[in-house]
Amino acid sequence: MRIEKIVLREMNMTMKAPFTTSFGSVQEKRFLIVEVYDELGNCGYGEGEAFEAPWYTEETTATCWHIIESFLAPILLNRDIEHPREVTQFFKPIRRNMMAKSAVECAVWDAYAKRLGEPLWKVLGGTREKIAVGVSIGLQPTTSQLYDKIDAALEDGYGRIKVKIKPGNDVQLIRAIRERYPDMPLMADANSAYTLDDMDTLRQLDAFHLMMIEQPLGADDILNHAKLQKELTTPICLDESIHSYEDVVTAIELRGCGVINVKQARVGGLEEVRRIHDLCLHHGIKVWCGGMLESGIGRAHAVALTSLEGFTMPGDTAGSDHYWYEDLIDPIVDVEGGYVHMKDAPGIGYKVNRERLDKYTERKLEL
Ligand SMILES: O=C(O)CCC(=O)C1=CC=C[C@@H](O)[C@@H]1C(=O)O
Ligand SMILES: [Mg+2]
Repeated sequence: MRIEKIVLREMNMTMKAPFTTSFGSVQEKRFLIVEVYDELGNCGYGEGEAFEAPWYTEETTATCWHIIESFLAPILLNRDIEHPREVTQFFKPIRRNMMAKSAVECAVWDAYAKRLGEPLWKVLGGTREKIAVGVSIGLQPTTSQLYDKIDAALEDGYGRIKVKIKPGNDVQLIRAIRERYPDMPLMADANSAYTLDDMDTLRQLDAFHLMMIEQPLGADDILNHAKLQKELTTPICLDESIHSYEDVVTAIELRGCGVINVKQARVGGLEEVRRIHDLCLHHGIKVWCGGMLESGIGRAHAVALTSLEGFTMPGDTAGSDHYWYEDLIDPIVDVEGGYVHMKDAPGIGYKVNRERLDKYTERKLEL
């Protein structure tokens, strides 16, 4: 397969409601879509999932555009590729910039699967056709608004609820949720808002049989997560700390977590997720698929990944209508009774609606 053209688009879409975490709020989502064309005219799509500001990882929409235009596209253009797994190796000389790499790598996988006439999930080695899905609920202005969101999610069939916590909005909040929903599969995500000085607070969270506590401490701090994990019975789940297979090796060696939230965008693409998935399976570490409030294109890649045998926990791959009035794909990623079903169509399995793609494109570059 020869990559003959790459198109880069900057998109701007507004979410139905703001999504608030310990580090900020997003409603207008500015992100990238990458189109990769092979010599037969197959087009693969990938999503640049970084946010506009560097508060989740160091990357932004603007840095991703720069890295793709100036460094990644030139590596791939007019290059013969046997298999998409090679892309990770081609990109090795470029340090980090995982979200930029992932956008392009995902597009190559989609084009490759379309070329084979196979659904991406099968090309990735997935086996499960029906996947349980959870939902992530941002911080709400009041607890009763949070209850409304939880009720709506449970009514839609979501099988696991993730809520956001931050200092001052933690133990009491989780206690209140637990009293109202005693048996609901529940987890809390702190997005790095705590330090070991908050040990007392974090210890108190152990009382609420949470499935896990996600990323309580600093993004660059696997060592202190290991110290914390020793003090807690609730498994720690790492999100922002994991950028690569090597980070997972470190976390496992240090016993820094019991669970990994993996996102293709954060680790540089689908091949790296697959390696991490295999490693976790080998070591008995649970792994599940997170989300980046992405459009249907990025979501479709995440959904394909969750068909791999180790993704047994519900991920953050909520349906398109949870966030968007309209999506870039047809049909939308649809969650029925808490499950998403794999599609049989080639590639990501969803058709990109070109009219809507153009409607939300604010900048376009053909390389
Ligand atoms: O995409 C989804 O549905 C889940 C979104 C979600 O929880 C997150 C997306 C991006 C950054 C964070 O705020 C958060 C996370 O930490 O997982
Ligand atoms: Mg998280």
